Amino acid sequence: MIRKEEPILVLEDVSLFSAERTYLSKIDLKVSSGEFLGILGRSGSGKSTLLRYILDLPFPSSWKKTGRVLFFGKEKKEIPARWIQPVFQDPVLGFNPTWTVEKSLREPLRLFKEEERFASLLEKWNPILDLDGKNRDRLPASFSGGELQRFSLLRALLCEPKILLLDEATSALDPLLNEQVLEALSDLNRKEGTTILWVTHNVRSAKKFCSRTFEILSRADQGVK
Ligand SMILES: Nc1ncnc2c1ncn2[C@@H]1O[C@H](COP(=O)(O)OP(=O)(O)OP(=O)(O)O)[C@@H](O)[C@H]1O
Repeated sequence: MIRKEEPILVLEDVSLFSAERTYLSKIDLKVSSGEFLGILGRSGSGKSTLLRYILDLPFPSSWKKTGRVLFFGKEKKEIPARWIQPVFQDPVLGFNPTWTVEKSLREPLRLFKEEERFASLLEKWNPILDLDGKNRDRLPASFSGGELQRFSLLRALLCEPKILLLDEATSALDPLLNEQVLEALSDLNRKEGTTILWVTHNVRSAKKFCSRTFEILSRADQGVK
């Protein structure tokens, strides 16, 4: 049973290291449901690595992991996949190159047996993320990085996740669209309580949109502001 009063995400003493170096060192973090948490830190400090650790994605086999990650007090594999939606910086990797963009966007809903909701869910997000009807039958390679980033966000949002994990997921958008998307995500966070973890370099935007920031200061030290 999922206990709603549990923090949505807890990291306990998370470390990741190889024989040569440490990538994450003793990270403790508790995220309550409904937070918009900015994850900050200098380039190479381990922000994307932390997100990959949280998502239980593979690392080189010689690396060692210690600590644990809990969603609602449980391991990730015990939580419905659609509740936890990542969006990565490089959207090309997330699209099957032989599928039209529409097929890729429909696929999660097909797996959840909710494909009939595609149009209504799309209507909610399309004014901002703009999957033009004429574009739907095109393959990913025919879109720009910014367009694919929008479609990656759109696909994650169509899943109605409880927690969105964004790794520089708006970085390829022009400044105006970037701001509009963040406003929309902020709205989603405030009105629907969707928890957001946002890896970003943009300290100014993090201060504007996030309810809290977590900074990876160095591999040996980290802190919450
Ligand atoms: N699979 C891997 N093999 C070797 N080194 C890796 C691997 N993944 C990450 N690293 C190293 O771990 C360090 C942290 O990388 P990470 O991408 O997490 O940093 P970041 O804070 O997200 O940086 P940026 O802000 O520049 O995107 C870097 O030095 C990177 O080279």
